[in-house]
Amino acid sequence: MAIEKQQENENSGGIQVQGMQFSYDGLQQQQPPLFVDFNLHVSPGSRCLLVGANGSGKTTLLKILAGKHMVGGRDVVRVLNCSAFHDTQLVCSGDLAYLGGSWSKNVGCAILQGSPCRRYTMINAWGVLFLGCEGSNYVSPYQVQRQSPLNQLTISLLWRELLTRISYHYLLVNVTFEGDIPLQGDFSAEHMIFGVEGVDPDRRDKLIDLLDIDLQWRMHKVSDGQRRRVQICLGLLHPYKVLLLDEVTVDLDVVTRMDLLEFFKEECEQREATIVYATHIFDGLETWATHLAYIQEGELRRAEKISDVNELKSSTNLLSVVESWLRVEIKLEKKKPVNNNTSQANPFASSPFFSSRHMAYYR
Ligand SMILES: Nc1ncnc2c1ncn2[C@@H]1O[C@H](COP(=O)(O)OP(=O)(O)OP(=O)(O)O)[C@@H](O)[C@H]1O
Repeated sequence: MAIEKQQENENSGGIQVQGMQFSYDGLQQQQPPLFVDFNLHVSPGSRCLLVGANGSGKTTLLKILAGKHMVGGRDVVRVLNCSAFHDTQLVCSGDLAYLGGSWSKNVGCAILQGSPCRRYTMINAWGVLFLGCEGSNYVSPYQVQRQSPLNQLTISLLWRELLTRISYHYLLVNVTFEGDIPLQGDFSAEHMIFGVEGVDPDRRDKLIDLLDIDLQWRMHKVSDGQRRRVQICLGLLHPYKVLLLDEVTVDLDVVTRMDLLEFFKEECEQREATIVYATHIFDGLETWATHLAYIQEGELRRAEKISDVNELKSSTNLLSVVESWLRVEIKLEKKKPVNNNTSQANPFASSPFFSSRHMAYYR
């Protein structure tokens, strides 16, 4: 997985990130940016594991790839030769799918009719919307308190009965930046799964079988793992081309997890789907992943084919390899000076993990 020039990547159709800068506090820049001149290329058909310590930026990167944050211009974050943020049809069409830890229902992209900033409007308030037909790029707001320039809506359904009639026409929804309203209530798995429109019935049956979902499950009475299975099923109903997974297998039992990983492998091999999977659980992943990307404090430290990872040639245990990388990080972290004393020697200079971010402490 080499980092290549934009021009060379233009036709690859996977994921290309070129010179990305991102800070959670936006233009205020009171904190150092999480990503500075970040580059990544994931080829179509890859199964790329994203590893790194807590807080290293995995979730943020996946959300950026999923078009949830605007970063720079159209050329900075490209997914399937489109801009992840600007080209809303990526998500609306189901080509780009994101499955994360939070229990929110990402119903679709909404574009406010009549807004001067049509393509990038997001409602940051409880609001009642009329959604247009899927793909019609039409939403007319009713009772909106505040608007903010983001393009993709994470829409959590406000009333549980609405879950039983998921339709892109006339839904009452709660819109938030990161809707974390749990998808749990006295409704069945069947209503949720069969409420999603435009789904291939064979694919739906296959997923229900694969995830061993009992359609009669009442969502307020299921276990975390059972609820997670329904969430995964909903997220996979449309045949994505790029799938971003943020540790979604954490609640699954071993059999379901391994079957799901096998399903993902088939999807990559048969349809050339691309998967980026952030995880701290490495069981069975040595032979599953094709590529590995290791992030440390927002910097891409390693990005290579799994078969090229030197440490894995002497040990087949991915867990111990990643553990050793993170232990080096922790050692370096402990050696960090607490103030900007420039007279101190720089302990990072000879380290293979030396970074400009560490250097900042010595300026
Ligand atoms: N909404 C937010 N506002 C401000 N800072 C945030 C926000 N979300 C995350 N961060 C910060 O960004 C950094 C990266 O967080 P992120 O969640 O991407 O890490 P991660 O690698 O996914 O961690 P983990 O393995 O714990 O899930 C962290 O320092 C975190 O504190």
